[in-house]
Amino acid sequence: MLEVSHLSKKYGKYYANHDLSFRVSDGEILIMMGPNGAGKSTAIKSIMGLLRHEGWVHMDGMPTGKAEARRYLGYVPEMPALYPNLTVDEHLEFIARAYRLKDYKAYKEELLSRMELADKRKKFGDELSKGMQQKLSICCGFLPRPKLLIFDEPMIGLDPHAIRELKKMILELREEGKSVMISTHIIDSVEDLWDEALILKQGQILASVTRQSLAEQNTSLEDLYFQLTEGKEAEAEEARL
Ligand SMILES: Nc1ncnc2c1ncn2[C@@H]1O[C@H](COP(=O)(O)OP(=O)(O)OP(=O)(O)O)[C@@H](O)[C@H]1O
Repeated sequence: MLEVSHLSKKYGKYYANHDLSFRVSDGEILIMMGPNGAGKSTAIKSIMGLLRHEGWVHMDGMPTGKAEARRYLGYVPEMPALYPNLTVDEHLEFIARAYRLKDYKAYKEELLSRMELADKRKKFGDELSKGMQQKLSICCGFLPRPKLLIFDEPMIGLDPHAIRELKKMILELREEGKSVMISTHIIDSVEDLWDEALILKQGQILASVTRQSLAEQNTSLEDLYFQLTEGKEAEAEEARL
């Protein structure tokens, strides 16, 4: 389980994240939504232990900045960070060595095949199209089988086959009891995936809802999002912030 408690991150005097607290349980998919600049990527980077921040973030009780916890975490960033001089295959072998994976070859082949990269394995990082880079970045995130996998805008640039496959793969993670966190603007792309949703604006959590609580309120996530970020409630919230 991921536990985020009173997470704040300041750039100069500006709070990119202000007092965020939430959990992602085992076998749960949490989505994080919010307008541009709401603080989603900053929160993800803090959770991954990549930024200094206030508050604490624990994965199964361990601070996520510690090396022991990092091997439980996987991250598929918004911009794929690939090595131009490594091939597709070498990227995955590099991950396998870094995480000291055993018996990973069959899973590697499965991932390459599901992301339709098997015939691209000899291509170098800088020879891949944008979508292929994103697919490889996804394979790299899945390969170590992390307990928590975080995606920052994962569907952008993917073709319809890869979007469908990725959704299946995310649902499989949930079935295996893994935790998943997805940051996105495209509500449609995660509509059939999420268990819990956070709506962020100006670095703060405006709402935290479960699929069930939303169904009980008889509203959709999209309607709630616009109410909170653009409607009268948003104006009241602006005045409060
Ligand atoms: N390195 C940085 N230095 C200064 N300010 C930053 C830095 N990175 C982000 N910010 C600011 O922090 C705020 C939150 O940015 P962040 O990238 O987390 O938003 P986001 O919700 O991921 O946005 P988007 O949807 O556009 O990707 C923004 O106001 C941004 O300008």
